Amino acid sequence: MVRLEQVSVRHAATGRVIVSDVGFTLARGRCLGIVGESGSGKTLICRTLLGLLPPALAAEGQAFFGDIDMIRAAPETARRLRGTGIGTILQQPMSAFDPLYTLGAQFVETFRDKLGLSKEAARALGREKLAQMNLPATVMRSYPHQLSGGMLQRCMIALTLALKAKLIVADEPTTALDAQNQFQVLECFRQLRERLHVTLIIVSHDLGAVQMLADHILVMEGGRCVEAGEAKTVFNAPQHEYTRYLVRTRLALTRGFQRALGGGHASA
Ligand SMILES: Nc1ncnc2c1ncn2[C@@H]1O[C@H](COP(=O)(O)OP(=O)(O)OP(=O)(O)O)[C@@H](O)[C@H]1O
Repeated sequence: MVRLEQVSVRHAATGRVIVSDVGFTLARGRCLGIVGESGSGKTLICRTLLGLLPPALAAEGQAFFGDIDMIRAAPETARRLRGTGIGTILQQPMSAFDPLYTLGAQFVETFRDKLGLSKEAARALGREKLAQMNLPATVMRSYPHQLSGGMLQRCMIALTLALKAKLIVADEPTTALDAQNQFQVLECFRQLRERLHVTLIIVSHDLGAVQMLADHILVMEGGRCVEAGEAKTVFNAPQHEYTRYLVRTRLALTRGFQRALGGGHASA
């Protein structure tokens, strides 16, 4: 479903290479976790695939979603695919919705526009998708500020599902959330994968989140992919020093967390 080949991103004016020679393939229903330090190029890889690079940057190589190379796709084609084929979940759920309108009004408007549904059918679809995300129908009457960040993230996921996204690109979807909301959002992603076989790319610096979902891992450092492979292999036998560091820190964090909870045995 997704195939990136030798993708590089340059600063158009200076020619400076920011992301260098990244490639991966992702089959339908699988999940890729992209991890790495801040500024390592994780977001730019996603933006290349979404056809959404900032104007100052230019991509080379190939970034296929199905048979469409998003690097060369016409802006209208890329926009259409972002509306339906590819869903995006961003770090700040509040910014995804208009604070002046209820979630229901925004769902209905989007479904009428993108799916050509009547008002009633759009409402019914909204309620159905919210229920799939374990959210009550009353959310339709709520304004964004009345919901927690985790609930808003789940609303975003509900929206992308209703638009029949085949691929969901989630960039740090849990970073801005507290622990309980983080867990609920990750659980929703997990259920999506199991029940609906949605293909997922999750970007995170939280190895725990990635470990819960990903089949494959891509480790980025300084704009380069330093390690890639099956999640189990990367976690259990990391080859690159930077990946070892990430895994060690993750283990230390988990142990600290369990000690804080008064738990006995630590495991990652
Ligand atoms: N519009 C832009 N113009 C110039 N450089 C940019 C632009 N956008 C991003 N960059 C640079 O590209 C590099 C990679 O950025 P990117 O946002 O992909 O990192 P990231 O790994 O997603 O980081 P984070 O985890 O902090 O989101 C950074 O050094 C950043 O400064």
